[in-house]
Amino acid sequence: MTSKGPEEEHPSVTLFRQYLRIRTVQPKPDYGTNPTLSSILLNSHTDVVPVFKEHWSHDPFEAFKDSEGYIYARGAQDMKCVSIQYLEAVRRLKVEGHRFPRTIHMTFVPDEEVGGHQGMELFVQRPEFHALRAGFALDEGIANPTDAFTVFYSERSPWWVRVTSTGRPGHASRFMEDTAAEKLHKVVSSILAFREKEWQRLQSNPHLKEGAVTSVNLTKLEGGVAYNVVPATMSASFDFRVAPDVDFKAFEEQLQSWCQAAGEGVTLEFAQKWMHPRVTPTDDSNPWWAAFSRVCKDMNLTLEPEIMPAATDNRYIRAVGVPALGFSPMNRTPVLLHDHDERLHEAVFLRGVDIYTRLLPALASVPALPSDS
Ligand SMILES: CSCC[C@H](NC=O)C(=O)O
Ligand SMILES: [Zn+2]
Ligand SMILES: [Zn+2]
Repeated sequence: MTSKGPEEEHPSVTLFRQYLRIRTVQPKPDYGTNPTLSSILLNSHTDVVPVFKEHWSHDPFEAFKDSEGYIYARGAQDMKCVSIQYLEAVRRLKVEGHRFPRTIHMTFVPDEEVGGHQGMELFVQRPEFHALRAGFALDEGIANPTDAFTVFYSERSPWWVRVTSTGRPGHASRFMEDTAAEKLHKVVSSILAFREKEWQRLQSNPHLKEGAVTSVNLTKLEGGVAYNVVPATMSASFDFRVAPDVDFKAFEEQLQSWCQAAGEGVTLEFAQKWMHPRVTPTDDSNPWWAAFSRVCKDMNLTLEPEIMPAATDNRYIRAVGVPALGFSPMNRTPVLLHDHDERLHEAVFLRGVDIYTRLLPALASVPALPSDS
């Protein structure tokens, strides 16, 4: 069987031959040009949140592109765009024959949208993760409707709290005292008053961004069996997002004291309680930041550094000591993650590939650091 000329070669065969040319020979496999240096980790999650199909203009899993160039799909912003941008940037750099001192790893992980407990939370504890020797990581950010790009250097900590109130049951025609409902109402009022205070603090200070204050929402109310039976138990569930500068011990004591102040038999339990907030420095003391921000400056990109209001896998990466930024290069894009009609313009997507194509060489060429040895 004769082989075809290179111009006719099947792309899979070309890819196979490129891979064979990389000298990954043990005991010193050539993963990067200087494997003694720590690596760059490009992380993305592969799962997406559910859809309410009836609220979408197009099938959310068809990736319909309209006449203007907007691509509609669940995951268009969060965060399948970024996964492909990483791959395309790395592909471009490989095709152009670039080599860098630091190895670039890409991880595509499951379960971020449900907390990463079966995904990144476990992975960072595995020997396979430590073998990557990550010195710096990139993970997801959020779109920015203006000309600027948001970059996240920390995250709020999710605390999911269920308050359970117990009290006297009885006939609902009577003026019962010490009921579960009235004590639960007191706790709900205390927590919603705190919410209002944080909201006002955010509103009144233009320098504060959403991630810098603590948010809370009442997300579930449970209890009761019949209109005319006063229940012995009722509960309320809250999704707190605690700002990284909060004194966690004092905050937990505050929650406990709101429960105690409501009366006897009011307790709280945590369904989720992240206790390891980390801040990746955004000044030139951090060489990774210096490289990242330098490229953005050279490309005339305006950066808005912020604290991520939600929780991403970056919290696990930072917690094991790897500095990390949350960055999804989407400017001039409405924030539609988890929303109906999530979409991304193809030009923004392609510009993102250009941005990573500039960022990765800079990050993978950061000179040896004390932490590398
Ligand atoms: C707190 S675990 C759930 C993680 C989820 N992450 C993305 O939306 C979030 O609600 O922030
Ligand atoms: Zn995401
Ligand atoms: Zn998400």
